[in-house]
Amino acid sequence: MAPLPKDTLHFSAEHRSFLEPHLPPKDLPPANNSSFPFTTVTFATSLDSQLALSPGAPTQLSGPQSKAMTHYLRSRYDAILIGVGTAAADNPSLNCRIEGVGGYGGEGLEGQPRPIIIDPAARWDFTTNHKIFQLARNGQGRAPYIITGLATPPADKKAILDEAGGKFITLDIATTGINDHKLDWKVVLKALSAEGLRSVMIEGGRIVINSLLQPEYFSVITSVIVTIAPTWLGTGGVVVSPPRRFNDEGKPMAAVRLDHVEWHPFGEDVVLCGKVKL
Ligand SMILES: NC(=O)C1=CN([C@@H]2O[C@H](COP(=O)(O)OP(=O)(O)OC[C@H]3O[C@@H](n4cnc5c(N)ncnc54)[C@H](O)[C@@H]3O)[C@@H](O)[C@H]2O)C=CC1
Ligand SMILES: Nc1nc(O)c(N)c(N[C@@H]2O[C@H](COP(=O)(O)O)[C@@H](O)[C@H]2O)n1
Repeated sequence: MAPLPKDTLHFSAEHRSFLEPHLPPKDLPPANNSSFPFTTVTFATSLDSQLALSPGAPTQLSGPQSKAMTHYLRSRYDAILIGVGTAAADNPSLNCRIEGVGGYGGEGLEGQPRPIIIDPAARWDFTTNHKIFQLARNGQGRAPYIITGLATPPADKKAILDEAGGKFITLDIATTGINDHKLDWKVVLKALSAEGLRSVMIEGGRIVINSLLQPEYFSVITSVIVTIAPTWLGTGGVVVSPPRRFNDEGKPMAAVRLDHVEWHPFGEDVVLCGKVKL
């Protein structure tokens, strides 16, 4: 057997059972054009609800155990979704590095999620040297699907995607103005189902999560899994804080609350699992 890559991760069976009620069942039926995928919002946050020190500064929040947990999660989903802000800032791998998945001791690309990048105006300036394409070439990950609003995405980028086995998916989503974050998540999620993707973990960043944690999308979020790291990043970071809601009398109320909540310590971090309270 070929030696495992040096960055292979391990995650114990004992911890897997804690997560099971919050993960897609192993026998999920095939996706179809009218279904929504099993959708989990999952990210790592600081004690001051921040994802990173600044939008351009990749910030390691998860410790080794919760990082391994995130990679185990990646093995359990058909797709992993981020916004273009994260793709541009982090040059992420978006693969799964748990022992036993494809490229890490397993067959083919088994257990490798499909990366999905939300990029309405096709502004992600990638080349074949970006990690995600190197991993796809090495058989250690899948090439991305990029969701855009452009009917004709740039030909040079399309060629890179085609060669790697990825593609642009054009949807009827707003592309006007960098601050217009009105994309309809139900349209995006249905498009993933139409691609045969039965489950998706949504990792971030801030704009993705804050736009998704709004009442019109509560019914399509199946579970939430948040890693909380014991650190305050301080002012000026990338904050998760969905828009404030108001009750019938116009008084402020909580934006989102979770129920069916469970907590689990992983090393110095704690992982919170729950469902959005409808
Ligand atoms: N700690 C963690 O678990 C994670 C941290 N991050 C961090 O988050 C930061 C990036 O966050 P952001 O700058 O907020 O970028 P982002 O990843 O949320 O992408 C934002 C861009 O995606 C598109 N987009 C996303 N949602 C949209 C919507 N509802 N409607 C229309 N377009 C939409 C837009 O083009 C927007 O400019 C990075 O620093 C990254 O390291 C990202 C993921 C996970
Ligand atoms: N779970 C988690 N913990 C952190 O501390 C993080 N910074 C992130 N970030 C997310 O993971 C991506 C980078 O990891 P890979 O290169 O794909 O292994 C990054 O882009 C964020 O989506 N996550």
